[in-house]
Amino acid sequence: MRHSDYRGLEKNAHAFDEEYEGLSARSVDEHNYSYPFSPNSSGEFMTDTSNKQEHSLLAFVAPKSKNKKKSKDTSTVNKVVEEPSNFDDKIPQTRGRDAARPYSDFQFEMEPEDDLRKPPNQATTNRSSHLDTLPARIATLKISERIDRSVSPQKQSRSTLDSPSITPRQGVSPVAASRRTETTTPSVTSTLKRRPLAADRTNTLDDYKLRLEGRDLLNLVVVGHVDAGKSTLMGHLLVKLKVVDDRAMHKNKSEAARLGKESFSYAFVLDESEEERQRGVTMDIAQAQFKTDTKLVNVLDAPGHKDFIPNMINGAAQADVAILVVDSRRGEFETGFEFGGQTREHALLVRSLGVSQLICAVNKMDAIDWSQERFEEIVKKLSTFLKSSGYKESDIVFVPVSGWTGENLITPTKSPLSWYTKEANAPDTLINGIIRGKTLIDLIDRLKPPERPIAKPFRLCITDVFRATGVGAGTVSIAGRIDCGGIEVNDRVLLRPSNDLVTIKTIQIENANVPSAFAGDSIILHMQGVDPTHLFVGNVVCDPEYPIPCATRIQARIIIFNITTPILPGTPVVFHFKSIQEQGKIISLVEELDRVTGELKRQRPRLLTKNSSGVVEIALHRQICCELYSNVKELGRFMLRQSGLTMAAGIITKIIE
Ligand SMILES: Nc1nc2c(ncn2[C@@H]2O[C@H](COP(=O)(O)OP(=O)(O)OP(=O)(O)O)[C@@H](O)[C@H]2O)c(=O)[nH]1
Repeated sequence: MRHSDYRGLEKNAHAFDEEYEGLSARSVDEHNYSYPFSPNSSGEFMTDTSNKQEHSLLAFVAPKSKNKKKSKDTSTVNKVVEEPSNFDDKIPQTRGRDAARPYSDFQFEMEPEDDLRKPPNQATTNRSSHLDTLPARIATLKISERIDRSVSPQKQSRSTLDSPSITPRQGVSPVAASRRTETTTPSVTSTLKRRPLAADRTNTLDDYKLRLEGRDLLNLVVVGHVDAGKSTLMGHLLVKLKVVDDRAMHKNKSEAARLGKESFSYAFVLDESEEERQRGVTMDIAQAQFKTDTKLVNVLDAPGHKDFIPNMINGAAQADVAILVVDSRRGEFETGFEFGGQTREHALLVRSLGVSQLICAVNKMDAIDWSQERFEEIVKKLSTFLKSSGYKESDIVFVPVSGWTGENLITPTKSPLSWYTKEANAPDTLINGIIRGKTLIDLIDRLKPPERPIAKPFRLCITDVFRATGVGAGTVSIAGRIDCGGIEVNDRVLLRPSNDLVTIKTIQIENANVPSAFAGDSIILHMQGVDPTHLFVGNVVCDPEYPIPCATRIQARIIIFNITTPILPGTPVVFHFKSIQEQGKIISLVEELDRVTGELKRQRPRLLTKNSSGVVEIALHRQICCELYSNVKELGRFMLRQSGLTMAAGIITKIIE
């Protein structure tokens, strides 16, 4: 994307947040449409067409497989489509990158990877990442790689449930709630012993507060242009906070020296896979946890390279707050910011995904001699852009750091920084984007935690399905961040869309078993007796009394970015929702709206052009489990992309079918 492409994006993003609020579903006109994956009259997907598409996609994948990893994945896709007979064969032995991936992922790897710094080492891609091999204190979860979802649409059961809006239990009339569940999921609810929501169980809530030790939970994503120093910065911070011990760091240094990449030793704390280390590039989200005085922070290190934007979106979708890392060196900052780099794109994507607080880490200050002039130049350029992109001035703060030397991470820089040092007894005031004297950890500590919807019914969107070792034969494990509500060991949950009822045996956070977990927690659930072919990334584990709706057709309000080709009925899109990317199509344009006021401009417009806003209907190849944005924000927002570019951000206003 060129610099000019962002102009509209900035304006749109600005209006976006206001437009999110107070939306109401509008009535939808019925439109005839031709869509290859639409259900036939009996509600089944049309076998011929869908299979044709699936095969053509698989055929498309093969020639694109430039490296061993992709060709391996492709064969696994084919293998899974063939349905292995052995139950255990259906789940990968390892999690993360070695797991097979949905074919829809490959749609995003269309950009040639020639510009990556080094070709992959074909001999080293067969990584093993069993859970029990992870270091005790840092569970680095590679969460966007997943078990294959490429079963045919017929095999994913279509939703027979209606689309109840979820509200806290006290907000739902018991009669209405029971009528709804009885008529829609009799087999599920008739066997249930009703339990109060986790948040209404005093002991459960007490356990949760005890676990947080009085701290607030914060999910923090680290984004920025490739090579800005994100992994080095976070890796060094984890070392300084003693989350990573000296022995582990010594090992990283030796490994970096062996690969001739000494400068990446801190990045290796988070970039754990052989392929990432060989290339010196983060390819997937890595996760770690640390504590500040008042916060328990889940850090998600996102890849900066444009080829891995889908993975970056996956991480950003789980975040409450973000650190945007920029390289302060002359020419390097400009590459990331002005000449089509990912600094702007990442900042806008995280904003569109609901992140409003941003720390801008102006990195590699050691390489520019901690120049005040350069720092202020970057602050000026970036803050103008960020403010026009919908960030409030009071929610952006800049900090000069060096991820490599570790200065200003938890202790102030040794360099003479009179321009940044706080005068004695001076108050902590944000002036011109900086709070003098504050280190990176101070600024993380002062971030405001979001309000967590813990009193709503439980929902967790699965980001990974795997088989962990040491947790019992036949156990299937899933990972994800709880979107709303809470869960306790021995709770019964409903898997959607398969409608399987499962009892939760173990809940893990950071490799430790916990009795309960609530909205915002990134957890692993170990489940027994689950058919793994019913579990896919993007599926949702939810409260059986309040099943999440599943949809193949939604109505949404979208904000269109600076696209080159207008959106028309029939425009194909890639629907980025939580951790999944689904093939879809705009099937009708319902309304064009004023993008600032949200007022109706035109019914049934013929097209929607760049920088406009509208209500559209979107049909999806396969059903997704989602909520109206007005009910659960985290499960009601999405991005639309096409050919590697972000077209629009949207919120779900109506579930049509
Ligand atoms: N001089 C200097 N170099 C740094 C600093 N931080 C990172 N680097 C170097 O920049 C290079 C890239 O660092 P990474 O941490 O891998 O960058 P990244 O942003 O995580 O890269 P991707 O995740 O692949 O986008 C490495 O050679 C680091 O040693 C810094 O503060 N000062």
